[in-house]
Amino acid sequence: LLTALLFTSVAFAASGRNGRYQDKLFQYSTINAIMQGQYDGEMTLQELNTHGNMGLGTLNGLDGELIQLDNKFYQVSSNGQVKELDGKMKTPFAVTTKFDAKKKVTLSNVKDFQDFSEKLKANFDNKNHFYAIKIHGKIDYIKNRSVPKQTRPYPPFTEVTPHQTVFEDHDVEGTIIGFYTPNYASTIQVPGFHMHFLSDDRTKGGHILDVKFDSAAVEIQQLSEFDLVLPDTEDFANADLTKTTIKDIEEAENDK
Ligand SMILES: C[C@@H](O)[C@](C)(O)C(=O)O
Ligand SMILES: [Zn+2]
Repeated sequence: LLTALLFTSVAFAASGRNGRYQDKLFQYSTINAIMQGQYDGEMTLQELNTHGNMGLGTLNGLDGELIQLDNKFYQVSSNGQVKELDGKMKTPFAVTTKFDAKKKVTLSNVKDFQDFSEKLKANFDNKNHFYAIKIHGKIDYIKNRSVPKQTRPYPPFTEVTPHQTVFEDHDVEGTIIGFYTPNYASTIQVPGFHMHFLSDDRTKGGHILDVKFDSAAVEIQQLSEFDLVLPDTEDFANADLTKTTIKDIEEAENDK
């Protein structure tokens, strides 16, 4: 049965330089839908790949953490296993962009996630736009999490994160992929930074809870166009997405 996917494209387009749209953020579903247990989507990874080459999210059933790097998809399961994925798999929530950094800066003496966020934001030219960031290098300390696959009836995300698995690694070479969301869009995406990690040897990764490094080159892309595609599922249609609070999102997405 061909599942028609209703593309409700809402383009928050702000004109960029010379009035042209700058680079585009593509997102499938919303973080408040994840918070409300909307863990099954219709978007395949191969479809997602047509909208960007670098991104993050999860898989249907909330089956671990998803990282998209150079048009390839990787899953970090809650048991720590990392594997490359088939494009036919589906996601209930993901963001991606055709990464094309316009700015490169070096960040030094990053003490923790908060310090990392502040140092990154100090390099943003427009605090009300969205951003994609990418860092490749040796990370002195990184704390990631992954979440266990859920079975129906799905619990809300706040009941999942107490069962997340946390991984701590030191001196690991890899890539940090992150997206910045201004607070005004807090129920659409995680307010502030939402970042995932994948090691070069493809054995470690996840949703970043904490990070520390001496010095690393950060590539920054300002995103002033946002294409949001909403699921056309009965569950999504009937979900009460207003129950999500910013406090719940911040608790579920940040270090405890
Ligand atoms: C699987 C989740 O941990 C997700 C989507 O990465 C997030 O909400 O951060
Ligand atoms: Zn995440």
